[in-house]
Amino acid sequence: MAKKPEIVNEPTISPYSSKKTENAQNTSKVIKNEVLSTQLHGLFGLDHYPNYLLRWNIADINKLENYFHQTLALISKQKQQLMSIYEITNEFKEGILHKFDYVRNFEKVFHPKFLENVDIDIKGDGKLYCNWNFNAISELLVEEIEHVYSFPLLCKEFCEQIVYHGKQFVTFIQNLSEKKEKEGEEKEKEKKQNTELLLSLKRCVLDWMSLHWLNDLLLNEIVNGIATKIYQSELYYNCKCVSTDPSVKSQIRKLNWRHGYLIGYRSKEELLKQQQITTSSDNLLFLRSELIPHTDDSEITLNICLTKNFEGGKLILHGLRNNSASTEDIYEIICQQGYAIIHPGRLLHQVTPVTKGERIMLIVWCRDTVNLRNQVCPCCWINRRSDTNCIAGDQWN
Ligand SMILES: O=C(O)CCC(=O)C(=O)O
Ligand SMILES: [Fe+2]
Repeated sequence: MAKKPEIVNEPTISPYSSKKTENAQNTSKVIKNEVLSTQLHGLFGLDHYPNYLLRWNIADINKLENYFHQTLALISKQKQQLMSIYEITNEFKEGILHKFDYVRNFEKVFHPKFLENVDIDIKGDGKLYCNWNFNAISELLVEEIEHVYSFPLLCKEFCEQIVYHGKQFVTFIQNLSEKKEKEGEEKEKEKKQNTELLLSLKRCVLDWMSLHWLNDLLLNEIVNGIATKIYQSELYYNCKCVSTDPSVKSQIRKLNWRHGYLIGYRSKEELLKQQQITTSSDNLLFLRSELIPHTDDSEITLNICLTKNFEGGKLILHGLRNNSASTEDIYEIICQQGYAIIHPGRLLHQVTPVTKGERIMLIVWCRDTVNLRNQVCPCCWINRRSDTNCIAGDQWN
């Protein structure tokens, strides 16, 4: 006898609600995936086919509309938070690098070995360009393991200036958060909430510290200079959904999105002491002693070590995700002040516990939202898949 189909009631929990019971969490995960997949399919269909939604039924269109309303509300909320963060951080004037004229003073930025090997041009447009010719790449870059290179980048004095600037920044934020909000003043309350949000992020974002210029310099002249020469295969990404059209492949790809920040480490013992004594106001730069294995939200990551004389805090590399042959391998890098490591974001990596001293790194995640992510279907990108089972087919059709 045929089995009666089970009737499953549709759960009604909002995917974005933060108040979920434990039992609701799994269900909510399923719904969240459904929200995402419905939105992706909706967007894709609307973009590709005329009158696409005429194929849907009204209930599903209502669902799609509702999901986008929720997402739009989330976008607006986070944009508002970011704007308030800028309002707060624009008042930060104590740092020393806001208006640094790096074009005229580039010798004070780069490592002497970098300057020996990379020609720097200041063109008629007043901008600085690094010439990554064959000699520069082969003389400067050391291949640590496949896909990972190290090289001297910033001089010692400049590293120290960035650290000083970062410490001034967190002190500024900390002082703000300690200021008592004036009773009943909505604006003050909001400012206080956003200062707390800033503190909870555990990262000092370069743009918020008025170091946009450094973020841009590192993306345009360092990461792109190197990536276009040595990461061609990484930028096409080994996914069956990437176009096989040779004219697409021959385009030179440039990464166009960057997220640069400082991340600081101290030993567990120091962190404990830090919690008890609140007088040292640069504490906020040091909120961790290690970092668990992860991959980055980036195509290519640049990681520059700004401090010296710390112990522990080795960068451990496990190999590329989706490459079963290499995930077991472990390679250790001892980070040196002024030296950068460049690696694909999908390389699994972690940081071992710092046991002594201060370890502060400048990290830049770089992405390509124009070329690569335009070629990879969202489901493959999000799931980092490289197999042939993509529901969108071999090509993102
Ligand atoms: O601190 C480091 O060396 C690595 C930091 C890192 O992997 C990250 O911020 O994504
Ligand atoms: Fe990372």
